[in-house]
Amino acid sequence: MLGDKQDFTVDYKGDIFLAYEKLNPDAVIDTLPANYKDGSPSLQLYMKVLKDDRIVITANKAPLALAFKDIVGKGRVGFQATVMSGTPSINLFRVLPGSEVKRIRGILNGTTNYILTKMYNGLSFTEALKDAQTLGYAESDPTNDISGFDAGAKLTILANLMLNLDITIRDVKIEGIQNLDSAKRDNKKIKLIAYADEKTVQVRPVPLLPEDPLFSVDGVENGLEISTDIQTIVIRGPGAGPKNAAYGLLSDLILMTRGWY
Ligand SMILES: NC(=O)C1=CN([C@@H]2O[C@H](COP(=O)(O)OP(=O)(O)OC[C@H]3O[C@@H](n4cnc5c(N)ncnc54)[C@H](OP(=O)(O)O)[C@@H]3O)[C@@H](O)[C@H]2O)C=CC1
Ligand SMILES: N[C@@H](CCO)C(=O)O
Repeated sequence: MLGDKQDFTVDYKGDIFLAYEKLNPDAVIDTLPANYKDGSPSLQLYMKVLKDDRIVITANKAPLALAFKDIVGKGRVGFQATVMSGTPSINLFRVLPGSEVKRIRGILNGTTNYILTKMYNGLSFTEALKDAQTLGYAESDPTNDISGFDAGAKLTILANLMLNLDITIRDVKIEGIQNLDSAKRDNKKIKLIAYADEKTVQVRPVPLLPEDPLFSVDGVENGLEISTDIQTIVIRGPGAGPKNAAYGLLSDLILMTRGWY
């Protein structure tokens, strides 16, 4: 939390509401683990912070995947770090005014893409997951990555923002990579693909041909194809990692100080 009354000698005993009250910050930056049961304690804190007309910047997907419309549009909320970390996805959309997004399709989870790439190159699932955890890509509970839930949360955020759907993660059809014993099928690479249009919102493993723009998005990279009524844009870049997540948060903070939103 940022404010003029910072006192790092005080132990708030993990009580973020007490910390908010005592520090009296201008902005709250949330890096808590995702709680998909009810978004607590972050969701409740955002409501208070926004009611107080202060800033929320978050890397935590759960509150937005559970209650997007209750949070975004209710005040100043930066959430670039929730989707593709520091690679502009949310903030890219801010510079695409006047176009109508028809479809989004992407690789949105760094951990599973890292695992699938390693499996494609002959490493075992277990070894690859261990590496992804050591490198700081995986969630505190990596089941959220493997099951496709993390990608589903990111897709929920994108679908609400870019397609203007009114959905929560519970509306997303999700299949993860837990049942895959190979990441290869003939000349195709299996990737965990998140897809949304007006009617379909789903995450599932899909075999991609070499000519697909997402075929060569490997390792911790993420890729996103945004099809609008004007053009199709494809972006790619690191989707996870402490430095990239921190940059996503910092980019929101800088843009806010420049009055972008
Ligand atoms: N790592 C990445 O690549 C990215 C992560 N994110 C998101 O950022 C968030 C943080 O990720 P990451 O840093 O990897 O996660 P970690 O699990 O490494 O860190 C979470 C931190 O939150 C602390 N914490 C947990 N519960 C509480 C609580 N109730 N009150 C105060 N502090 C608490 C933990 O403290 P303690 O260790 O003492 O329990 C820990 O320091 C997650 O929501 C993740 O999805 C987003 C983009 C990329
Ligand atoms: N666990 C997430 C972190 C980035 O949101 C991932 O691997 O993509």
